[in-house]
Amino acid sequence: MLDLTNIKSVHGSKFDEVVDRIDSPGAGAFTPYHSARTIVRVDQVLPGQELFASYGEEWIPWIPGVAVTQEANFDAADELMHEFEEWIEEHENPDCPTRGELTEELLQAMWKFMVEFPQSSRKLSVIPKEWSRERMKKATLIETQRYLGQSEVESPSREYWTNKGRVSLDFLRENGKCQDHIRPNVSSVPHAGRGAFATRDLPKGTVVGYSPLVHVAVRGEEIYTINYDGRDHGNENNAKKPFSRPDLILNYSFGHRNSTILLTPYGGYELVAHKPEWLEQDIDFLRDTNNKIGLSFDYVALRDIKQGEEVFMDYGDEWLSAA
Ligand SMILES: C[S@@+](CC[C@H](N)C(=O)[O-])C[C@H]1O[C@@H](n2cnc3c(N)ncnc32)[C@H](O)[C@@H]1O
Repeated sequence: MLDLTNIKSVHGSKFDEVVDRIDSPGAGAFTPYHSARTIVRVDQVLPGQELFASYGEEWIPWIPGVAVTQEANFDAADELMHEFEEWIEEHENPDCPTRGELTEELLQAMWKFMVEFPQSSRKLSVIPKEWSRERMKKATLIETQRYLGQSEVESPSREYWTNKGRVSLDFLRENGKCQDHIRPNVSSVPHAGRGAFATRDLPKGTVVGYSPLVHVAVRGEEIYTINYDGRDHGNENNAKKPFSRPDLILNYSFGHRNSTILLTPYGGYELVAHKPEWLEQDIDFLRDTNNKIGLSFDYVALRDIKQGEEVFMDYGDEWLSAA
C-alpha cells in the first residue's frame, strides 16, 4: 500500500434502489450502487496538493510491463539515501585520507549520475531528483528511528513527492477543471435512475464537466461479458440459472457502430491533461496507442442552464434504437 494516502471513502458505494428492481423497465439498465460519500482528512491536505486514496493491500500486485509504486519502494529509497549519507560521513572523518575532496559540486554530480542511471529500478524511480544534503541527514535520522521502533520524522522520499505533486492556486485557476457544476440526484426521467443537476447557473458555452476516458477492448466484448455458471457460490440468494450477458459498464461507455473503439468515462476528479492535438489523429492512433492518458471529454452547455435544472446529453440514434 502506498503511504501517501490523504483521503478515504467513509463506507464506499451503497446499494440504493432508486427504481423498483423487479417491476421497473429500467431495472438492470443502470447501477443501483450509488451514494458513496468521500471524506478528506483536511488536516493533511494543503491547497493544491494531490489527493491519494488507498486501493487496499490486494490492489494490482502485478501488471505486465507496468511499474506500480509501492510503499516498499519509498522505504528502499530512504535506505539508499541513508547509506549515501553514511558514506559521506565516513569521508568527512578527520582520519579519512581523502577528507576535503568531497565538495558539494562533486556530491551533486554523483547524485545526478545515480538518479539518471540508465537502468530501470523502482527504488531509483522514487528517489528525489534534486540533490539535498539535508534530505540525506533526514534519511539517516529516520533509519535510526525505524531501528528504535519510532516514527517521528516524515520519510524524506515521500515528503519529496508529496510536495512535488503540489501546484499553486494560480496554476489551478488557469489549468484546472471545475468539477462541481453538477451534483447527482434521482433523475426526473422515469426509470432512468440517477441524473446530473446543475449546482449553479451555467451560461451557454460553459464546460459543465470533464471525464477522462479509458479505451476498453474491442467494443468491450472481450472483457465485459459476464458469464454466470449457475452455482450459488455460497450465497443462496444467487440466481440459479446460468447466464451470459454484457456487463453494465457498456451502458456507461461511448462507441460508434462503425468503430471497434469503446470509451469509458471515469471519475472526473483526476486532473488529467487534455491533448487537443489528438483531434488531428486518425482512428488507428486512438486504437493502438498505449499512452491513453490524456484522452477526455469536455461536456459543454449548448444553451443557458439554470441552477437546479437536470443536465441531459444526446446518446445518439444507435442507443435510442437499441433501448
Ligand atoms: C450513463 S448512464 C446514466 C446514469 C444512470 N442513470 C445511473 O443511475 O447510473 C446511462 C443509463 O441511464 C439510463 N437512462 C439514461 N437516459 C435515459 C432515458 N431517457 N430513459 C431511460 N433510461 C435512461 C439508462 O439505463 C442508460 O443505460
